[in-house]
Amino acid sequence: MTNATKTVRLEVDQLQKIYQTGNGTEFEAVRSLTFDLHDGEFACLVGPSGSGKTTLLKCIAGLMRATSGRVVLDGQPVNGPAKGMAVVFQEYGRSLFPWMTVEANVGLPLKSAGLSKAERTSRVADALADVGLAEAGSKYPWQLSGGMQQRVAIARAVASRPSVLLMDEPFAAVDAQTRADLEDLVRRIWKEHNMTILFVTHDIDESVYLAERVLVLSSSPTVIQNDIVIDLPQERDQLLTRSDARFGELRAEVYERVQFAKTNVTGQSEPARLTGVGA
Ligand SMILES: Nc1ncnc2c1ncn2[C@@H]1O[C@H](COP(=O)(O)OP(=O)(O)OP(=O)(O)O)[C@@H](O)[C@H]1O
Repeated sequence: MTNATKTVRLEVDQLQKIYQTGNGTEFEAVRSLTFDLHDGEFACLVGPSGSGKTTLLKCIAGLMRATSGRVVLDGQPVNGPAKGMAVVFQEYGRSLFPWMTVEANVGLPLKSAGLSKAERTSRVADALADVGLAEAGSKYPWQLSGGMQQRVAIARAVASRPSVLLMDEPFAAVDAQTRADLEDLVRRIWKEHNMTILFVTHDIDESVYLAERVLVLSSSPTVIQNDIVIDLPQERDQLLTRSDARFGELRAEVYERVQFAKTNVTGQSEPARLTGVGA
């Protein structure tokens, strides 16, 4: 099925964010930013440091008010934290409650959503099994490694069965081996649950490995500079995919676009040698 025939899950329409800075001046972080996410898409957002990735994600999640423009989830405008969206942040240590067991942490949003105890118990067990932590429900977050804590945060997000899952550099704070395992875990969960995911990362290799589509942000004021299709086979493997010649080409393509974004003033057109793919 092509994107044209798939349901639009998330619409970001002409989004603008202007920060009021302390000395009475303004800073336009995001400008007229527009894109759609379709049902079942896995898209990564990359861009230079300070390009507005976190700002954009917070506005999409309804955690920060945009200055203008709109975010629409399943046809409904987002004006605050939306029921159909879950977010996984980088700082797992601060997103889990240390005084609650793993089960209680994963079940908390379900309790807030008013689900029955039986339904909560079943969803929590399924989500913990999904992330390979079926035996860890009665433990406390501080008894787990960093990678395990991030798996608990992923389980909590998956348990609420969100329409769109937002992830803000979720693996930036874990070691390389754990990171590779978590990347494969997220792709497996994405496929098994036919989820729609928007994943922010500063790591170009990670974006190409994970996504079906990479959105490259310009420098501030940020717009979508490029929309690149990742035409790698669906089955990904840390060794085989990363040594595939096409992976190398796509990584070079995204890298060049991000380099261009670092030096470019918004609105300037790209040099011809960069305009062959995506855009
Ligand atoms: N509260 C704020 N007030 C003023 N400016 C801000 C505020 N928060 C962020 N900014 C500015 O907005 C721009 C975008 O910041 P943001 O943190 O969204 O970028 P980012 O792409 O996530 O950065 P990084 O890659 O370093 O994590 C930056 O120039 C930043 O300095």
